[in-house]
Amino acid sequence: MAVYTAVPAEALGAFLKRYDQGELVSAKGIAEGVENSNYLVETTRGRFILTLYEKRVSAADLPFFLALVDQVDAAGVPAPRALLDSAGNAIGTLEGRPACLIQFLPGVSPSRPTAAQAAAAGEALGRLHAAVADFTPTRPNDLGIAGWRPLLERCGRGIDTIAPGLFDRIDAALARVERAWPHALPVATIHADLFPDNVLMLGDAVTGLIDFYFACTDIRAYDVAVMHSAWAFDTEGHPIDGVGPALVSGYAARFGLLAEERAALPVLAEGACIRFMLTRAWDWLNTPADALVTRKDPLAYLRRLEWYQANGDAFR
Ligand SMILES: Nc1ncnc2c1ncn2[C@@H]1O[C@H](COP(=O)(O)OP(=O)(O)O)[C@@H](O)[C@H]1O
Ligand SMILES: N[C@@H](CCOP(=O)(O)O)C(=O)O
Repeated sequence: MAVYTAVPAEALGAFLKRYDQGELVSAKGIAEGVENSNYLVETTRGRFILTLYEKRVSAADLPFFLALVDQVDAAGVPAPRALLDSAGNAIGTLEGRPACLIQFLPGVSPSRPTAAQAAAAGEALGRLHAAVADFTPTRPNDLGIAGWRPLLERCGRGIDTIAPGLFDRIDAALARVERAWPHALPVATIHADLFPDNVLMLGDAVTGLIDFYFACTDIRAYDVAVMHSAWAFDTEGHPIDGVGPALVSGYAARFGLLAEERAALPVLAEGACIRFMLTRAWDWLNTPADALVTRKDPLAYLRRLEWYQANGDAFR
């Protein structure tokens, strides 16, 4: 459960009074997610998501994320907008944290995606990229390739408590990725975390893209690689039949994929594996004991990394 900040009913009731959205009926901490505190809130007017921004999300970046979601949703790709309070503000403060009241979107995240769902999700990423092609604000990717080595160093040799020799394995993989990184590929606004748990679906239809809090300006095809690394494998790290190719085809059919982007997908995917392994490892070693959160397994990404290293021709 991702609840780092407990919100007393009285404080939530007072917070809600700033919005014209009725009276508080119920509030429940949401089990999924690891970054922010999320509550499902019911009022006499409807159902909402309350998000309190924690750890990796800087309050200074919130206007970028909220403007991006507004543009994506306005373009017809369903994304949850933050509501404005009666003073016209989208960002408030609750229990000392920046907080937003957000539209609830229907749908559930696939736990083991099918090829048809992956195709629809890849197509949705293509629609997202089309929707933000003229989005002018920029945000550097602080969890991009330039940030991976400093993060590995911050984890330090303590990372070997997760698996013996892990530091050296990541170090070697990162050196290889740094040498081969395709810096010249087109750059755009990307989601950067479009895992299955950030895509809401009903059947094979995408009903919402959520969790834009790692969105940034970086290599566009890196978004495809992040998705591939998150969608195309089961929990043991074995590829799920047909899912990876369906995802890439869905994206390419909607947005297009340059030959040089496709050729770079293996190294971009290796980079994605390093990124998620490192942030998961950091969280594994540093999550507060009293946080209601299920830490994610860093080694799930070591297995994927090894798969990409051994199957560099998988995207041809
Ligand atoms: N706008 C929304 N509509 C419906 N459910 C949502 C919405 N936002 C978040 N959720 C639910 O809350 C969970 C955690 O949200 P998420 O944004 O992924 O958390 P985190 O910011 O910690 O990564 C999601 O997996 C989803 O179940
Ligand atoms: N998707 C990342 C970390 C963020 O997870 P989320 O569930 O909070 O979106 C991972 O799986 O490591």
